[in-house]
Amino acid sequence: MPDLHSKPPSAPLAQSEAYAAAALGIAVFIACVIGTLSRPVEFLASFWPANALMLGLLLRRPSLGYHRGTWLWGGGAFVSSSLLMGDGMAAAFLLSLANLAGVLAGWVFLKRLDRDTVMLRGTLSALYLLCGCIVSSLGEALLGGMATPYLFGGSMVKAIVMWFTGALICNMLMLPVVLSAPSFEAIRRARPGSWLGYRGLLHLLPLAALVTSEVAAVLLGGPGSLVFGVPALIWCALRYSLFSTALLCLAVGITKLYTASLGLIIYTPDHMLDAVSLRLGITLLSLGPLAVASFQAVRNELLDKLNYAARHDALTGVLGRNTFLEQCAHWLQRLASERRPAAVLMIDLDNFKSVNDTYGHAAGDELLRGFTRLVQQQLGPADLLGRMGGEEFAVLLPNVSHAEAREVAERLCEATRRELFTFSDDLQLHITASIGMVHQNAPPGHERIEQWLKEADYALYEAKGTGRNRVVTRAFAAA
Ligand SMILES: Nc1nc2c(ncn2[C@@H]2O[C@H](COP(=O)(O)OP(=O)(O)OP(=O)(O)O)[C@@H](O)[C@H]2O)c(=O)[nH]1
Repeated sequence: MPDLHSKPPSAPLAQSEAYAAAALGIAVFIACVIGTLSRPVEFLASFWPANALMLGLLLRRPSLGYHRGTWLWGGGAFVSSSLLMGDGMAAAFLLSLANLAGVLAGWVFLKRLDRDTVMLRGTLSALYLLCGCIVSSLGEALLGGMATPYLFGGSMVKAIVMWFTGALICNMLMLPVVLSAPSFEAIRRARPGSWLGYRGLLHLLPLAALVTSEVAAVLLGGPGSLVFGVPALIWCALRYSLFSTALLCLAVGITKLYTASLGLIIYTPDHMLDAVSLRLGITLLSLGPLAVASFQAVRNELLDKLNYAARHDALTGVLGRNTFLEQCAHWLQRLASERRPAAVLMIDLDNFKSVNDTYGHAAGDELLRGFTRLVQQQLGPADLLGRMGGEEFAVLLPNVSHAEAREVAERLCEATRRELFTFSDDLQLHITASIGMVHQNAPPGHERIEQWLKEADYALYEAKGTGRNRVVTRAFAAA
């Protein structure tokens, strides 16, 4: 059993763990019912997603595995669904024990790996996943296989082999889906892309290729038909998300199991070796696309991070100079075409050098971060904030009148003056900022953002020269 002696969680945490354990139990119960309903049409068609679902949920939320309630809920779900579906007491108990043993074995093996690898965000994730599925399936097969002759008669070795391959294919097809499924938060934040037009059609091509290959596999049959879909699946892995690829692998695997059970391809369920071979074939077939998809996911994540780092200031997280200029240029063009007003502010902290000199560079950094947060709180969602270098920031306020822009600038100045910046070592200090502002009611659109900044810089220079801690506005002197 898992190590249940970890530090006890706090009360609200323990309650949320208890709810999560209950939710897991309900999900496993539903998966058990679905699994039982998929039982033989033919033996080969059976698909048991519950164990992989439970294992995946434990891996997604690592603390759950250390919660006693999780195993009670999971075990309860296995036993109750088994009884509900008409199994006897002994069968329900022994089969549930086998299921739990498989989940536990897979969990003990996979939880030791680093999180990225387990969550299919590592270059070797697919191989480790296969190893974890093998361990889990062995744990399940050894107990289940030993119980089978007692419950249903027949050879123990045959039962272990059939159980192992059945568990392996279910784990290998289901686990990636559970591990890569987007969280509720990610779904809420997702911006759906358009499926219309030429780009939408292009996006559908890998899926169309996959469907075509699978139809061809059913129509032509034969042993080679097992791999007809591989190129299309790899294409899907290159074009779609990891989750979509995992779903497609699951769909292809289930289709192949189902068509085999209907006898449309030559495997027959009466022959154990054919069934074992088919299951192993489908298991390994999904390995390639999953490896490609997780490699792609790692690459895309790295590219996103690189892209973010290139566009944002490392210290404060606001836009870097170049990106700010780029986005401002775009905005100003748009505002000019719509004959709408805009303002640019240049903000500079006063006597910032003395902060560095007196309290050290780290305190200066902390102050810059705190100041940035303060400015962000004062700005609206459409306003752009960028760090131009050192302790100098720029803001674009689109679609504001002169009075409104002046009000924002004054508010920033006031908020900075009032704020007591607090640092970790109980150091607190006040600071002020000077702001230069330039505004245009109807920007003509031909002037460059650099001109706006130059004008705002002149105003800032004047603010510094006339005592700091103030806003100076300046009329735009068109070139
Ligand atoms: N801690 C920290 N200091 C920085 C950073 N970038 C620039 N600086 C410092 O910011 C200071 C800017 O000094 P000055 O240009 O003299 O400006 P100031 O002291 O604010 O004086 P005024 O602008 O005239 O009010 C310099 O000491 C720089 O080393 C940074 O990222 N972190």
